[in-house]
Amino acid sequence: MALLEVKNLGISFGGLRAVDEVNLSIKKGQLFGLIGPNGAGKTTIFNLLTGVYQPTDGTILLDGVSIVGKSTAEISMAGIGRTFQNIRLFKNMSVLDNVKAALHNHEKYSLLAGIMRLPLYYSKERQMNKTAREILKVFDLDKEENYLASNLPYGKQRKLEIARALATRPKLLLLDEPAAGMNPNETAELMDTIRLIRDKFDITILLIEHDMKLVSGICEQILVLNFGTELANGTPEEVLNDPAVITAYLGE
Ligand SMILES: Nc1ncnc2c1ncn2[C@@H]1O[C@H](COP(=O)(O)OP(=O)(O)OP(=O)(O)O)[C@@H](O)[C@H]1O
Repeated sequence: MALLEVKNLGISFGGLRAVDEVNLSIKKGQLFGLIGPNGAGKTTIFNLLTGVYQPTDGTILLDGVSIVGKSTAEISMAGIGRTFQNIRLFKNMSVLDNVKAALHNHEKYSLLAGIMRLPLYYSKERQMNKTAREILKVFDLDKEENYLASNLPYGKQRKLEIARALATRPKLLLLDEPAAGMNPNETAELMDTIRLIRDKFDITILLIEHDMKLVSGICEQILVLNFGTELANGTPEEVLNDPAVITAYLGE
């Protein structure tokens, strides 16, 4: 069974059909790419998968269970984590606290335990510090744990965003243009990190990306969208050699 199974997904905004009859089947552990020209509907699909928008048509199953109609918080708890095109860190909080804030959302101890600083609170806090540091280490951000997020260079802020998404312990991680604004060295490093996350944490990844080198370098399967509909779906080689894709996407 696929981890994510999307059938005939659609949404309209007024008269605009932003996503139309999109199908997506992502296996556990797969690295899947979603590409297409500006305005093709890529971010809208992320918003549909995370409950920001509710589809007008279609079904979305995560691990065989429907997530249509659920809130963003419920979907996060169900196992879909995401990053955004524009970085959304807590800029005035430390690097460590940014990751801990994401962990907190998934931790369960009573408000009373927190306010009264009960022993349970301290043991959870200790555990959270340990987990947050382990995650930062994966991203090579452990030495900067006390820096303010806003003081990190851009490439590291992008990595911290992914670290925060990972802290919600997703089964499926959605990355919206993770390499946007990165230089070639940062992009190459990011590719290694994305592969590492998949391998080390056994996480399935769906990413939107304009950087073709990144997409074809790490994705096993790619869905190409154009005007909200599927243009092609296959391996990077199949998709990037598809004449319809070359015409629509590369403008040739
Ligand atoms: N909330 C909304 N209300 C109205 N139209 C919207 C809304 N969200 C997205 N759209 C429209 O839906 C279409 C798809 O937008 P979307 O942002 O998903 O494209 P995209 O493929 O992610 O583009 P880009 O690569 O530029 O980020 C666009 O025409 C956009 O203007």
